Amino acid sequence: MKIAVGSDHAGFEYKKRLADFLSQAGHEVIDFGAYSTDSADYPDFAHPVASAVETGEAEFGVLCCGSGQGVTITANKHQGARAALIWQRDLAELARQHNNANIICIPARFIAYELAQTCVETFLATRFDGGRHALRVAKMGC
Ligand SMILES: O=C(CO)[C@H](O)[C@H](O)[C@H](O)COP(=O)(O)O
Repeated sequence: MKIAVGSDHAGFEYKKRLADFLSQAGHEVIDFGAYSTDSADYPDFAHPVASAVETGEAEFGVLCCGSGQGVTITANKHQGARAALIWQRDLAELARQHNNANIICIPARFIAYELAQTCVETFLATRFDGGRHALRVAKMGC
């Protein structure tokens, strides 16, 4: 799959490790930065990732920042983006099954890297359930 990734400085290390993990798993990773731990503004990276998902350049997005909040709020400004803030495996599963989320947002300062990787793996491996959830997602208007 084509996966767009991005982070600010606070999410940089997790984003880098996740990008390496996803590449090794055979995905095509498009890295929109940041490229260091120098202080940076999360919208500068969340907007390009959400745009890539919006246009179809990428099937899914992975965003990391300190709390996960800034990248989630920013990404959801884009039509076609359904960004979900995830800090547990079950939430990753539900975000796909019930909400057809297409961008996973990780709070890098609040969960261990191993859990972040499990959440991303689960998110990418889980399908949308459709059915009653399809009407609800349609009503979101995105
Ligand atoms: O989006 C955020 C907050 O809403 C993220 O947690 C940022 O990574 C955080 O604000 C960065 O904080 P810093 O003090 O500039 O490192």
